[in-house]
Amino acid sequence: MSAPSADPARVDLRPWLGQMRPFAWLMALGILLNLIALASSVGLIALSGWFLSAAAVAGTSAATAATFNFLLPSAGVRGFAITRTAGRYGERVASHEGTLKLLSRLRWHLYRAIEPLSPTALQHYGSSDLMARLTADVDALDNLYLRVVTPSIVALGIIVLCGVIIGVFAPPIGLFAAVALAISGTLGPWLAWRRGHHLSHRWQVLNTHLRARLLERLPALSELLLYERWQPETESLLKDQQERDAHELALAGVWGRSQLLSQILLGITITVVLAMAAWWSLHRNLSPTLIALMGLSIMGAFEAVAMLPQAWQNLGRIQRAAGRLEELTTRVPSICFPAESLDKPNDNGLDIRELEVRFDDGTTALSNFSLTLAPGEHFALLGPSGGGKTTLLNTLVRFLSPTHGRILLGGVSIDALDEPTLRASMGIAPQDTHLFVASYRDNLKLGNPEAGDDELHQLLQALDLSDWLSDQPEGLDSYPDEGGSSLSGGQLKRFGIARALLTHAPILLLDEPTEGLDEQTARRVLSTIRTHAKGRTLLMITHHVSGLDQLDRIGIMDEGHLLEIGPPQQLLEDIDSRFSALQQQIVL
Ligand SMILES: Nc1ncnc2c1ncn2[C@@H]1O[C@H](COP(=O)(O)OP(=O)(O)OP(=O)(O)O)[C@@H](O)[C@H]1O
Repeated sequence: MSAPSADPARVDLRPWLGQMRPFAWLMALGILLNLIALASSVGLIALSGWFLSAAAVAGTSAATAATFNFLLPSAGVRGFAITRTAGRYGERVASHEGTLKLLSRLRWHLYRAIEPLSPTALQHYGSSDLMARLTADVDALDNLYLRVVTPSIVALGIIVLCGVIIGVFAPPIGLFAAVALAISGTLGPWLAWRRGHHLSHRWQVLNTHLRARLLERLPALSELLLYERWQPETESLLKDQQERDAHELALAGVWGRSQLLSQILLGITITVVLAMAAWWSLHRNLSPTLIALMGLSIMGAFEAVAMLPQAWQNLGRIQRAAGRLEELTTRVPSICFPAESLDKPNDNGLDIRELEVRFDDGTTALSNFSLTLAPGEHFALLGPSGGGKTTLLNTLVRFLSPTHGRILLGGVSIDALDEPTLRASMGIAPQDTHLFVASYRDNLKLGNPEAGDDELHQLLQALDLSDWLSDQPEGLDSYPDEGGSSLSGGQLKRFGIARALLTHAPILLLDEPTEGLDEQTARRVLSTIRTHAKGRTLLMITHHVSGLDQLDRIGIMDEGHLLEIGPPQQLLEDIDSRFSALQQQIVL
């Protein structure tokens, strides 16, 4: 479920602007070059206007035509054309370089903030919501420089420049032109912002919701088809899409009207400036050839001013994205690791003392759970579904924090170990094995990059995976389908076990390693695990009873408690034990 997002009106964009600091020079260069390109544009159109008018006036008599200097203005026109093209090119290079650098910094900042949040804390968001934040929201923020900061500064610069160009010849007209341009560029967007920012906020909520729903449903396509739910789901998604599109249409209307208002104001500004210039030319000593220069300067400047509505429109989206990202980056990790281990474990024994784990919704998954595993002991934990076994593994690896009790590894509390030490201490095969988009070799070597091909082949053979491997077109260099969908459940499980066994971790935690395997394969896999776990402490969660007589001890848990513990033979000899009852059920 997605977390509530901050009100966009109250989002402080300054910290995000601060992310641009390392590339401030590049961004300033981009703005400067953009300013040069647009100033050249204004210069080009103004000078051309003046040149044509002046040439026409000069052509009215032979004397003026002979003395008129054609060369200097035409060189100026050519010069502006060159600086405009070069400025535009340089601006694109600098601003894109700056934008890409900013994008990578934003991603780095975000990953750094979410990395300490354990997978259980991130579950709160849901994968599709998290994906939307990491992609669409970061992209939106990335626009802050390119689509908001740059156009705003450049428009301001061009308005001032236009005022100065006109003001040099007639100061009051220059002042009027600058003020009128500023109003033309900002009044419409401001009104649209006031009317449209709630609409824009709602659009973003609907868009995110739609994306999340779509991303959630696509992987479940086969289930939806099999249960004939695809049609109703499609209709419901289409309804959501129509609602979002209706908001988009309304928004487009608001911004369209804002642009129309800006265009009308520009038309009025040009008309008034031309009228003022004509009056100035009649009553003061302003050359009539400058009238066209003034009108055309404003038209040239409007190229920059016309970017403002878009910039304001983007600002709303950016603020909302910033709010959603801020909510993620300011989340305090519930589990913190010390920068350095405060002590070193003496051995690979585990001592779990009076552990209690309670979830936010009040479910108590573990209660007063104590278990001591001697160094090198091989232990299996059995119990009905929902008994708390996986919660125990998640607490051991510190994905969850206990509400009470402690866990000692080799006599040292796991809270006192830094993250690399804790991770290197435990090799884990979780309930679901994830395969990355990488070769099978790289997937296997995740926990031990030093492992050689011979070792991989031997282990895969011992886990009954050599036939499967020989079917792969490029052996270990082959790539799995996304998430490992080209492997059967049992193959995927054994792949996860191989990955854990390849590590040199002194403790192995395996969650249901024989699930989905036939009796014979399960026994073989268990024997391989035992061989590779020699000297290591093994804690294995299982629902399979067969083969457990090879282990040192077993425990049975339910409702968060350890109900029974002992060596398998001893428990089997006790006909009243739960383990004997489980074994009986299998035999019968
Ligand atoms: N994130 C969570 N929020 C709330 N309750 C949870 C959460 N995860 C697990 N639980 C609850 O905690 C209890 C123990 O769950 P856990 O997954 O540890 O059981 P399990 O013994 O591993 O089950 P299984 O054998 O089916 O995997 C269950 O009642 C479960 O519903």
